Formats: sequence, C-alpha cells, structure tokens
Amino acid sequence: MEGQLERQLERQLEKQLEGQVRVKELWVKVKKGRYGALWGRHCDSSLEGVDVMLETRNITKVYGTLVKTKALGGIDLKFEAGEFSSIIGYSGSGKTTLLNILGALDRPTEGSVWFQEGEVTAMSDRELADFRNRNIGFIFQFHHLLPEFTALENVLIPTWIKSHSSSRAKEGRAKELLELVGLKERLNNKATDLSGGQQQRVAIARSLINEPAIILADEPTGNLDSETTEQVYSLMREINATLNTAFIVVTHNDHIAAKSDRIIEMKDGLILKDYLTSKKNPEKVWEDVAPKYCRHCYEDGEENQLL
Ligand SMILES: Nc1ncnc2c1ncn2[C@@H]1O[C@H](COP(=O)(O)OP(=O)(O)OP(=O)(O)O)[C@@H](O)[C@H]1O
Repeated sequence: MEGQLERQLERQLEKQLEGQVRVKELWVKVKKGRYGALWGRHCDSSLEGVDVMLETRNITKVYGTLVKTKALGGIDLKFEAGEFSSIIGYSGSGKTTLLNILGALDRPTEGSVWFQEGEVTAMSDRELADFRNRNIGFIFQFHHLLPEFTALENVLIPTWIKSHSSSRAKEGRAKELLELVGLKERLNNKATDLSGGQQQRVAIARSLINEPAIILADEPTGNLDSETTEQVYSLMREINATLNTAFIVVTHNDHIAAKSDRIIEMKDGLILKDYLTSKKNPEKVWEDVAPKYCRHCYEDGEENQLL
C-alpha cells in the first residue's frame, strides 16, 4: 500500500512538473494515512542524492543549575550543503540557543552535532575553535567590527587566528570579497565611517574570508531599515547562489524568512514546523508542498498547518 501510494505520488509529481495536476491533495491523503516512511527519502542521510552537511541528533539544552531553564527539548535537524534556511519563532523559543550549538559556540546538554562525517560534540575546546575557524562563518545583529580598523583589516581578522595562505593571497581574497559585497571603493575606510548597512556588508565579507561551508547569522538585519534589510538579504542570497555557501539565518522578519529555501519554526524549544519553500528548482516541487522533516508536526497530525 505504502509503495503503491509512493509510486502514485511520483507519477502525479511527474505530471505536475508538466503543469498538469496538483500533488497537494494526494499528499494530504498520504499524510492522513500517516505513511511517514515516505520521508525516509529526505530524512535519511544515507540515501542517495541528499548531501547532509550539518546534523543535530536529539539535542537538548538546559541552562542553569539551581534554577533550570530548558531551552531546547530534543532537536533533530539535517542541513544540506548549499541550503538557505531561516529559523523563526517567538522570543525565547530557542533560536539563538540552537544557532550557537549548530555553530559550536556552545555545547548541548544532551545529544550530538555532526558536521559531514565527524561528531562536533566529541571535540575538545581547542579542536572546536579550529573547526569553527575552518568551516563556519558568523554574522551577528551587531556586527562586532573593530571601529578603528579599516574595512579591509576587519575582513582579514579571522585570518589572523589561523590561515594557511600567504598574507598577499589573503589580502587579495579580502579585496575580492569587499568587491563582492559592493564596497570596492571603501576598502580603506574605517568601520566607523561606514553606514549600518555597509558595516553589515563588511561583516558578511569577513564571515566569508575563510571560505566556510556554512554561515550562521543571528538577526543579521535586526537593526537595519527595511530597504537595507532587503539589500543585505539579497546579498546573502547572491553569495549562496554564487559560492554555494549554506546559510542558516535566525530572523524575526517573516517577509525575509519567506524568501528562504527552507523555514524552520520553533516554539518552546521544539521544532513546530519545518518546510521547504524553494521555487528555484522545479525538481523540488515535491518538497514545496510537503514538510521536509518534522517529527513533531507529523506526530500532531495537523496536516493543514503544513500545506
Ligand atoms: N545564558 C542563559 N542562561 C539562562 N537561560 C538562558 C540563557 N540563554 C537563554 N536562556 C533561556 O533559554 C530560552 C531560549 O532562549 P534563546 O535566546 O535561545 O531564545 P530566542 O528564540 O533566540 O529568543 P529571542 O528571539 O528573544 O532572541 C529562553 O527561555 C531564555 O530565557
């Protein structure tokens, strides 16, 4: 029965790609029937065609010793290479906690984090620092630029910690990145002489200098006006498309989140919804109308909220 439905769904999907039918109704049937195993094709990293880069396995986070706050209640997530995701949810729902753990800035209380084939949570603090520097770029709401340094020097800061390239190569790369973010003419301006949007562009260039596979951004447009927010967001999407750098962006801005490939909504330390929105690849139509993977959504049987 399950295999039959899957084949039926695939046939419908083929037709939909030709613009003939909608697969949504069929998905409702599948979901009502609770044929969750279908999701194996998207959830199981061992399956062909799914390039899982970063993964959390049942992570929890409890803050405090005397007074305990459970910030994460058991999160299973998989992020593919080159994916552009947004994490949304009310204040206190656990977004920053999750992002910090994904970026190895903090450790979970329980559970594990995996990057490609390696277990990040098994690394020592020293290994973690090296891991972060090599693989992950960070962008924060308050960009933390050094005010007395020029745009170029700020971009070069991560390379001072550890880099295998020559200083000439690093500087060349930093200049290219500043050009990429539209600041070719501002290389030698001090951070304080740049506008908020320009400073965030420098922070984006800085996050790219070590060529990370993934960039984690916590409210990157939180203190920018709406026009600059659009520009910064478009820039991140452009980088994602050009360099295939994956992004995970925490945002309160639903309008911005809607432009991501994937939206993860958190509530009370759990994943409430997790779905793909991408329209850029027609082959992803299957995923457009269905949740990517969400144990919690699936279990509560509220199919309408997902479609
Ligand atoms: N260092 C900490 N010590 C104790 N509790 C903390 C700490 N950091 C976060 N929390 C608590 O953990 C929960 C999740 O916080 P978190 O900052 O991850 O939420 P958030 O969704 O990012 O919120 P916001 O949108 O307001 O930034 C909240 O109840 C918060 O009060």
